Amino acid sequence: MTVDVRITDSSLRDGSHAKRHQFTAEEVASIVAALDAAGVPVIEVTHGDGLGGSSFTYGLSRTPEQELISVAVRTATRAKIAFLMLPGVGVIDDIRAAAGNGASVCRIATHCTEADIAVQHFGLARDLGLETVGFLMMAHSLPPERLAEQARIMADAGCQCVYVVDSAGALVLDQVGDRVAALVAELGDAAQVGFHGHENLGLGVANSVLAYRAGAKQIDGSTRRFGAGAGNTPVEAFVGVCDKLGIRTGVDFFKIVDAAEDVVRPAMPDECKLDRMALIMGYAGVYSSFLLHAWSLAERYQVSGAEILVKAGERRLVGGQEDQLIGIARELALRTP
Ligand SMILES: CC[C@H](O)CC(=O)C(=O)O
Ligand SMILES: [Mn+2]
Repeated sequence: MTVDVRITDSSLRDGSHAKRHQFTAEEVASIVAALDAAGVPVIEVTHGDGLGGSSFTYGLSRTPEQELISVAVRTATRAKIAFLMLPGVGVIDDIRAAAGNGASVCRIATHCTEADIAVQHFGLARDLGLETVGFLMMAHSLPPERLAEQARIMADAGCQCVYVVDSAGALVLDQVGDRVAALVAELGDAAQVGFHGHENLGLGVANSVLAYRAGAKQIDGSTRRFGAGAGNTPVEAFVGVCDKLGIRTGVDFFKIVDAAEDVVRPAMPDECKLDRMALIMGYAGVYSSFLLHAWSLAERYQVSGAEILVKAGERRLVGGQEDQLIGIARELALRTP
């Protein structure tokens, strides 16, 4: 079927943050089956922090992610299974293992100023016959033209679609459109452009529509917003909005609405909420996956989780610097009489 925009569902990867990486094989099988039946074309399955993310720092997985990838590949009848990896968290052999287990879309994520650390990973992925996607994370922290330079590095390395990744849910409307347009102008036919949104300021769907209008060909979301922070662009709402705007996604609205309610929600520990902590993350530009780390530290050190996040925003922490949240919590505790 011809589509105008290709949706990737990230519930089983970004949602892993919200579930503290506790997915079971049964949950993955039932969610993949429901999304696949609804016509979702790409489903991402990995530890929240990507291949190799299962660790004391990021959170230990309940089930090895390569096992979850295998289950997803065996379950899907039409959907492609994607995986994410952050160079340095995972290693190159993890990509080989995921490819060996049948995943077909390799997504490599770097902080938005560090695209060059992904060069060998795109090369290997293309050699293995995988489709390649690049993630420029924390995209709010670079202006459009500088983000486009980083996208060019990824495309030259063999990346077929570079994503503007709004990791903090901090981008607002035209700020998404401007960044996507800059990448489209820079990359031309060399690579597509995608957008990955978070709901921390409540703009996931609107931002995704503006990304599409600026030329994005791939959009991420998570069914029932099952993702870090306030979650991702809700796939079911985005599909409904696209139907009304005449944008073809190939996803059946009624089937994805049922999947959200009957299959995905039961696997979620809680709704992904647009509450104080999530709003502060969007406002202060904090990495969405810091949310549960900040919660735990606030409890352990008896300090305000909101203050931890504000300080993380001031220090412009990037993904991978989760341990610096501990330092912030300790400083706040020392200051508390
Ligand atoms: C740790 C990887 C991160 O969760 C990727 C992502 O989804 C984002 O930056 O939003
Ligand atoms: Mn995300």
